[in-house]
Amino acid sequence: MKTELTGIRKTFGETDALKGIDLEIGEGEFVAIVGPSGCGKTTLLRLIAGFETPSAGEIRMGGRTVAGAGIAVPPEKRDLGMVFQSFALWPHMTVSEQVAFPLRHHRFIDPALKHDATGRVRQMLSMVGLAQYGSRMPSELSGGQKQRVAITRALAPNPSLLLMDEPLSSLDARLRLELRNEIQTIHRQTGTSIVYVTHDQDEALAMADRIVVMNGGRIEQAGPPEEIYSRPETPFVATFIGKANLIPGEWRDGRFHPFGSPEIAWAVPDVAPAFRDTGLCPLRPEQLAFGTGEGIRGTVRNVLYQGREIHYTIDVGQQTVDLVTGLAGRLSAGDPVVLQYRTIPVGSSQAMNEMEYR
Ligand SMILES: Nc1ncnc2c1ncn2[C@@H]1O[C@H](COP(=O)(O)OP(=O)(O)OP(=O)(O)O)[C@@H](O)[C@H]1O
Repeated sequence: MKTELTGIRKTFGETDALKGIDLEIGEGEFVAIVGPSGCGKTTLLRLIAGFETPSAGEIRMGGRTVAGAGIAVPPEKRDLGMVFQSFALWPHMTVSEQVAFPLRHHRFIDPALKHDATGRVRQMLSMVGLAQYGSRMPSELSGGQKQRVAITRALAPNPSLLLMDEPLSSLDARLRLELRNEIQTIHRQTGTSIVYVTHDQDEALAMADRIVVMNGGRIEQAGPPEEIYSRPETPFVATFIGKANLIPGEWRDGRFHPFGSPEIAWAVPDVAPAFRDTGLCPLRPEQLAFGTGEGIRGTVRNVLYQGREIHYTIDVGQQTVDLVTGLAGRLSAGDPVVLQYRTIPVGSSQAMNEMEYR
């Protein structure tokens, strides 16, 4: 089912929470919505769900208008499932009863699923590795298991669209990684469209087909993870998704002169106009390397050993620059260095393999 949002605005009193959102979520697509606190992510999700009505604009699902133009279809008639940050399980029901509940009580369920609710519950629980837990109460489950039940419950009625609002943020780091994999597997198996709100950019990069970066009630950039990472369109996107150095300098004849130095000219391809027009060059930490000869002179401020790589912070005049290298030729705080631009595709495996002291 395709979901289309056109010209969506939402005002709460004096607050313009959403200032004109145009977004299409394709059938089976996994869209991650990211952005800083207060940018409107949850409001957008609640509008798609039907808990709020837009102040202007229209939402269409499967070609049918569900919000706007005087229409407000309630959440239970929108063919969608929802999973929130808090597990929101009913304390008095067993795991099986939680998953069976929407199958038995929602009005718009495929009759085949309703007819064999017990079989559907069993199938869904085994998909998330909880086949043996059907008779447990929520209080007898770990956080990860509770969230698996919440996801299973949302998916049991086979909704066309699954809305997830920070579903993993209350879990510890290891469980988050595990459930990330599981959500991706479920997405592949069910083909349900997913809109996934997170403030965790790694989660968005790892899981989504498309990332929508929001800022101040607007979409700042939307695209596949690789595009958002390797070709950010604005300084906000460059620094919000992954680390980026915004190096000041001058663009002349398609080349960048960092810190205005005429003798250093970097041929950095594919930099968006928002940077060129303001004399900036966005460079990921892996796009810089230590070298000899011409380059930016700086001093190592901080060294962070990370197992497979080393993260350096370098003082360059009043600015600090982040750089990541392989393990060879480890430097120490206070060492003088020369920084050079590395002409490798951003974020590529080649970039990671070739990170060596030059
Ligand atoms: N019911 C409401 N009444 C008044 N203002 C609201 C309401 N809901 C949201 N807002 C305001 O709308 C803006 C967007 O809020 P929203 O919760 O959508 O942001 P968010 O991006 O989800 O933030 P977070 O990451 O902190 O959850 C904020 O300024 C918020 O204070």
